[in-house]
Amino acid sequence: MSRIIPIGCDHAGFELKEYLKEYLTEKGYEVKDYGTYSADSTDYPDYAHAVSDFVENNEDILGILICGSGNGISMTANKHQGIRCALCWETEIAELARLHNNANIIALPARFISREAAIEMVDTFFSTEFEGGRHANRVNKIACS
Ligand SMILES: O=C(CO)[C@H](O)[C@H](O)[C@H](O)COP(=O)(O)O
Repeated sequence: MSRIIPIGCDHAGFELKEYLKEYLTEKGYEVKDYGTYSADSTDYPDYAHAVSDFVENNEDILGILICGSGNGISMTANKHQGIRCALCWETEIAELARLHNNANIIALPARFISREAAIEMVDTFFSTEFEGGRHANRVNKIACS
């Protein structure tokens, strides 16, 4: 798994993004911060597209997106052909997103989760491999031609 982590958020996710960035940098990851860079109101698609472009164009990269509910940012990311973005609110969901869905971006709902829960989900997401097997064919069927 890559040590590079692209991360992006809107204003609602700014504080959590800064917290996760510090945590992941301390753990030795190279965090690529695609913004936003303040708590001023802004539009989540701008950051979702930027992170999704990077994940789509680089092999073995997993990314993080954060907004208030996690919905807007994951809806946008999932418009990208090569993205499987999973909205996660508890650790087991984050684990299953990797094991069963081979998700390559985790979307976090900053207004509904604690910092501790976010850390646990991110740790789990980045340390869990896709299980393959029966799930591989299903994941291949997600993409529209
Ligand atoms: O996209 C969202 C909802 O689907 C995010 O939660 C946004 O962060 C939220 O809509 C921002 O709301 P605000 O009232 O402009 O702060």
